[in-house]
Amino acid sequence: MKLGRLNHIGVATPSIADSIVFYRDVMGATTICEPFDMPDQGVKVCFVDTPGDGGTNGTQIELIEPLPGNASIAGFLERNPQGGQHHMCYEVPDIHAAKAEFEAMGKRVLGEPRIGAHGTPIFFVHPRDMGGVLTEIMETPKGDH
Ligand SMILES: CC[C@H](C(=O)O)C(=O)SCCNC(=O)CCNC(=O)[C@H](O)C(C)(C)COP(=O)(O)OP(=O)(O)OC[C@H]1O[C@@H](n2cnc3c(N)ncnc32)[C@H](O)[C@@H]1OP(=O)(O)O
Ligand SMILES: [Co+2]
Repeated sequence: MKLGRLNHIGVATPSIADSIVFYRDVMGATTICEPFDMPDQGVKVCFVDTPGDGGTNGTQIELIEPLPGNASIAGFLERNPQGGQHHMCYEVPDIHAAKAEFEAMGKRVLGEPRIGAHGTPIFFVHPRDMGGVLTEIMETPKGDH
């Protein structure tokens, strides 16, 4: 595996609206996208940009709030009612090659690649196989290579 760009840090929250106020007023975030629902993934999503070197090439905080009926984040929020750091997402050039590599290393890939919040294929690797970190792997958007 070749470590790729940290695309985002997933942060689960019981309320994206409250988290937006926090990232704007406490953290001074200036670029916060309009929240949007991803019903097939059972989440409401909102990206908060973080500046990188010279204000560009930063990463993002991906705020995720469970939509009614979502089990996975609801379970996390039962254990962590205030929310918290949920997953880390790294980019790869080829999602299928990456999936085969993780499986060859005996890591539990959770489900088949599906379209994530950036519109490219993603999959997750079980936290128990990743040092306790739920890890999302995302194919780099075309043109971003
Ligand atoms: C819209 C897509 C968007 C994007 O970026 O494109 C997203 O990122 S959506 C993010 C939400 N979707 C997912 O997280 C899908 C993958 N997650 C899962 O399949 C589950 O959350 C799973 C299997 C990781 C955990 O399932 P569950 O919450 O039901 O808890 P379990 O009791 O089964 O947990 C087993 C074990 O793992 C520990 N755990 C659970 N969640 C996390 C976490 N976020 N980070 C670290 N560890 C986690 C949990 O404590 C259990 O530990 P154990 O010691 O075995 O008790
Ligand atoms: Co994510």
